[in-house]
Amino acid sequence: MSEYVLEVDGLQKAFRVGAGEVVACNNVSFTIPPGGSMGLVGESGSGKSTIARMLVGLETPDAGTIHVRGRQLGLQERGRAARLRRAKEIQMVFQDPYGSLDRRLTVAQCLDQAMRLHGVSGSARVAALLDQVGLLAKHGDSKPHQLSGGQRQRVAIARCLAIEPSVMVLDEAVSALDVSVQAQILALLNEIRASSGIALLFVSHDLAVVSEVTDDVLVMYRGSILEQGPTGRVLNAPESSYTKLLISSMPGPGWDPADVLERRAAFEAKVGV
Ligand SMILES: Nc1ncnc2c1ncn2[C@@H]1O[C@H](COP(=O)(O)OP(=O)(O)OP(=O)(O)O)[C@@H](O)[C@H]1O
Repeated sequence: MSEYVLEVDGLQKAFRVGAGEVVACNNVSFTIPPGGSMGLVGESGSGKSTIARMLVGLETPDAGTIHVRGRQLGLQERGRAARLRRAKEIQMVFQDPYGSLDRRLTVAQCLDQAMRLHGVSGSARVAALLDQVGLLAKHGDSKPHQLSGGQRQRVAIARCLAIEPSVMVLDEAVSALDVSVQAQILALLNEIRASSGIALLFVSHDLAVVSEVTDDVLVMYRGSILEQGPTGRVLNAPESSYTKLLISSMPGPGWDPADVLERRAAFEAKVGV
């Protein structure tokens, strides 16, 4: 049995664009242990979402393997059964839970449906799931539009937990929330991974958020990993000049967009882009 919940090896994906191609993911490998959390950072277009989408089967890799708890996923398999098998192992939370929740269903119906679809028994678990994500029993009767953004994101997390996956992929899952709600959701995610052993892959452009919820981080640039290591080390003492640029580009006191653009242009001139 593998010591890792998730093992990604040599993942590769290019998209045809006109007559050329964009390499969105170039030989990406990483592992996450039980209860571990990996951050995936990098500027827009660096390939973060492509990796997340390949993990949940929304994109098919050109090459590479993904193992969950030692079992290899069939990356080329298509069809409903294959989709369900993969969803049982890896669940994804999106930035906009409103778009991913069925507006016609109450929260309780949504959780119940997820469990039935994946053959997880017990509609009695609905109350426990609501409690686990910090929602009240009465929220079970609400429809998505009757909830706040933070509450909807809790529902999306509860729906993942209902399926009892091994891995949760969170793609900019707290980016649309205000900072106090962000903090609550991040605390919830840390609680979940500690208590359940679920592995998290946390995709975000926000380095402060990543430092709250991950043990390790991958820094992506144009589809490749430029730096990886413990989050504290990478963010406090980055080795790659791109990571340094990314950190110094984060908005804060004295932030100057013109300066950011200038330093980015200097970086690209140096690496010959
Ligand atoms: N379906 C597609 N067809 C063509 N090109 C694509 C497709 N999906 C992604 N790309 C390209 O692949 C590269 C990586 O995109 P991706 O969305 O993975 O980046 P990202 O780091 O998640 O960006 P963002 O933070 O803006 O979401 C980009 O150059 C993008 O234009």
